[in-house]
Amino acid sequence: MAEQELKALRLRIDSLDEKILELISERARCAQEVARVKMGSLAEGEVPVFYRPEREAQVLKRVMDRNQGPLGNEEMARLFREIMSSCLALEQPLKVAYLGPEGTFTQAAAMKHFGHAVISKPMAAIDEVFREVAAGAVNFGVVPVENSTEGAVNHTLDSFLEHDMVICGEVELRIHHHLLVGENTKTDSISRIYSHAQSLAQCRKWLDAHYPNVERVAVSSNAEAAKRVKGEWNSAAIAGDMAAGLYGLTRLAEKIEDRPDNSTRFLMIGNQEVPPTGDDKTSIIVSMSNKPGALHELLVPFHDNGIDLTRIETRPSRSGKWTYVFFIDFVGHHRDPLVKGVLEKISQEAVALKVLGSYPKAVL
Ligand SMILES: C=C(O[C@@H]1C=C(C(=O)O)C=C[C@H]1O)C(=O)O
Repeated sequence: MAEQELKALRLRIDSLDEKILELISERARCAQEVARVKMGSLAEGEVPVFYRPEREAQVLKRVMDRNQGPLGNEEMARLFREIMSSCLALEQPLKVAYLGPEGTFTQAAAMKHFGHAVISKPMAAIDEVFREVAAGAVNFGVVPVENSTEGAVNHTLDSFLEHDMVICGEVELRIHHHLLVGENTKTDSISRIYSHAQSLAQCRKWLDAHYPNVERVAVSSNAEAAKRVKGEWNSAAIAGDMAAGLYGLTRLAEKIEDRPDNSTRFLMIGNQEVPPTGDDKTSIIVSMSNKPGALHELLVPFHDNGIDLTRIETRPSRSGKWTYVFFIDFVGHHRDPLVKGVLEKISQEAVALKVLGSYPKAVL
């Protein structure tokens, strides 16, 4: 009886899959048509822009709004994320540089934001990601900017002072760390634990409780740590799912981060300004002169106009001109009249003001 029922259900699934296949193909043909129209409407010397982050954010939001289950909104959006990624690759495959090596959380963030149909290029350092984008070797770069446990990623903030870059998107990733070993390691004789300094810090309490006397060695990335222990005896790495899978390591302990909500925010950097979607954020760098009340003066226009600040970070200046440098994120787009007014007000008081970009709030 159950056999009969299963057979009937599988026939139904086969027929639905055929319809889905046809619909996805029709969608892909539409994207090809979009590319043709974009190419046909170019002014002389104009470079076509195939990737439209504001449109993609709207597509994903629409899917989430209309979804009625049983799949969750995030799950459904993830599927559409991949469909769009493949459709865009038909127009033009995006080239994306990220903080590598392969298997880093930054690579996972790049895939979460752009989908898997991109040509991705691992870079050895954050600054190299910036340089690769500036040189035009890739369309976009992906870099970590802040972690909910450990705070700002200063290398990224400092790179914004040195390069003219446009932020065109953000993505947040829940960061789960695992304790990983290779096949040669005896679990009771671990003498060294490798990971990135940020990850060691994010798991400090767990390490103090479980491996108080084992040496902790900071390396350039979690993926690098995973790569090392693959061949080494009696050492372990702290890294995430991607690195564990990539290097075929065994999980001795899962989700060992001290805070269960441990998350990292990543930025997409490029050269392309993103039009408003109605649900955007803006990032700016401001330097104020070194006088009492400077920070207060900077914040008052936001307060007076009811603009929601989501983050403020201070960095030491790199030159005499940048006495104090504040990195500020707030809700809104720099083309919104209210935001425009606030920016004009601030620039009257500031030594320098640079809009790093306005971009859709993370959808996924
Ligand atoms: C189809 C377009 O091009 C790209 C592909 C999209 C898609 O598959 O939905 C959306 C935006 C662009 O990144 C478009 O601009 O509408």
